[in-house]
Amino acid sequence: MADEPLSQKEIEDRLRELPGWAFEDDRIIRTYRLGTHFAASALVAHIAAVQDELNHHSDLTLGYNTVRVSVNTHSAGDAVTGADFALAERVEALAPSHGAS
Ligand SMILES: C[C@H](O)[C@H](O)[C@H]1CNC2=NC(N)=NC(=O)C2=N1
Repeated sequence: MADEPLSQKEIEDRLRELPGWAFEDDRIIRTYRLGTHFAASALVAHIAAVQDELNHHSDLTLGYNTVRVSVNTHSAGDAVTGADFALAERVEALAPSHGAS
């Protein structure tokens, strides 16, 4: 089920399908770069809407023209689960529409 911690091998295998994402400190993370600060803030708002829809929430860090997404699953003891990858896949799908790279 989605909220079971994934093994290290499962995490590595799934990260191969998500270029730009990495495993760090028991989380999966990616930093996106955008054209402007406002574009970065719009990406944050869009991700926040998806997170409420999924009821799964990353830590989002807004920089000048960057957005850092960092997520694990609190209810699984702060381990990485399928829910984290489901969120990462949704973020990957919407990021290009904001000009994020
Ligand atoms: C009550 C609610 O379902 C929980 O607090 C959800 C909300 N968002 C969450 N987000 C994350 N990243 N991990 C969780 O365990 C989690 N739990």
